[in-house]
Amino acid sequence: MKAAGRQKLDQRAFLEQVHECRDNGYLLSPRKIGSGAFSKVYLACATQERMRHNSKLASDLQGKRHTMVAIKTVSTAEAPVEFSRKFLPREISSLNATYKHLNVVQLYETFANSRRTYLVLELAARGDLLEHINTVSAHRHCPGLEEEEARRLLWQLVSAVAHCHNSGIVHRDLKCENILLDDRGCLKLSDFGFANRSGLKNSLLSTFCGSVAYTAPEILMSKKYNGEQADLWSLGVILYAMVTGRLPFKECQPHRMLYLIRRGPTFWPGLSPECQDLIRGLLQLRPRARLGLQQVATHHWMLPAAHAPFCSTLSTIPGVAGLPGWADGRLLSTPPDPSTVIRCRKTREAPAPNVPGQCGAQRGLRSPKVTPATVATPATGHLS
Ligand SMILES: Nc1ncnc2c1ncn2[C@@H]1O[C@H](COP(=O)(O)OP(=O)(O)OP(=O)(O)O)[C@@H](O)[C@H]1O
Repeated sequence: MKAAGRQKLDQRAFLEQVHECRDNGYLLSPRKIGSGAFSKVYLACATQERMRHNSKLASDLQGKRHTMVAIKTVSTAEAPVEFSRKFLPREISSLNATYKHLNVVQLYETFANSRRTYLVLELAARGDLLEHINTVSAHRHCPGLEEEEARRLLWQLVSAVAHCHNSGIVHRDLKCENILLDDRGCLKLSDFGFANRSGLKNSLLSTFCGSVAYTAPEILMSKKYNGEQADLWSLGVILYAMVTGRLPFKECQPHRMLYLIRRGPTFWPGLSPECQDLIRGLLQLRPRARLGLQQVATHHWMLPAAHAPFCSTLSTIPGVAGLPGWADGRLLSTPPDPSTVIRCRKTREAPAPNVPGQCGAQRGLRSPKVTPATVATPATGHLS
């Protein structure tokens, strides 16, 4: 189709979405803040009328002192049937199951018609963790975040993942691109498109989900896997990416990834031995040998985070509630320190740091999503 024709169709589709959102109490702005395989995410405002009728929305936005939300519009008419019937309902039910945690993006409500499904989400306005790592790296002229900041972010991520696991949900696509930051620098776990119920403890899954760079070796080997242990592997990759600005194992082909994984991660001088120890504890080839969330939260590299000025709860992890800095099962919260949390506004065009071997956005820290279809043939599909 000619570009002009496509543009006209897009404009018409957008206007339809504006009307559909308005009919449901939201003012859709033309500002697109993200897109996925079958979705577009727009900035929007909730009307006062809508807030009066939706208690989730009202209670949360009152605390935030704004009325902005992110609306994810999924074109169910264009998406494959399997996506609309299986993955989208799973994403919605996982978001409902994990409501409500400070570090998990909240789903306020959904509405749908025969062509589209709309997800009204908590807005995380500062982009994703990958952009943040690249921006800070460029700013520091040194790849990766300061360990102190990485520790604070990991603390929140562990809190989010613990909440998901305790709610019976495994994420299965943990990666820097799916970790968003809000306007206070607070971490929000998002994109539950591959999430699933973990079901019975120790029950095994078999679907290959996520991105090769973050995928646990047992999944790359097509073995049945424990979803919680697979999420722990991804946490190790994310921590490595935060503190080094690189991916620990970077290969597109699963069998070559496995070769690198068996050799283990390499570390550059300057990273504390405690941090290296934690990463190694998570990046264990044998799933059962990996540190559990409680062990991560109480690891000696993590302990200063219990005193860190940040808003997070880890109360659901046994043994953590007794840590210093806790009261009534909550980590004492004070506003984030703006000088250290996110120094730079989201800049999509931020240059990758100019360091040899560095994997910035342009150099490959961003990882393509891989599914069974894409493992065999690099392709476009997102379904597993
Ligand atoms: N709540 C939110 N606040 C701000 N931006 C968001 C929010 N949710 C999603 N986005 C942006 O939109 C992009 C796409 O959203 P999301 O990852 O949920 O869609 P997806 O269809 O699952 O994408 P993919 O196909 O990449 O998995 C995200 O990468 C992010 O940049």
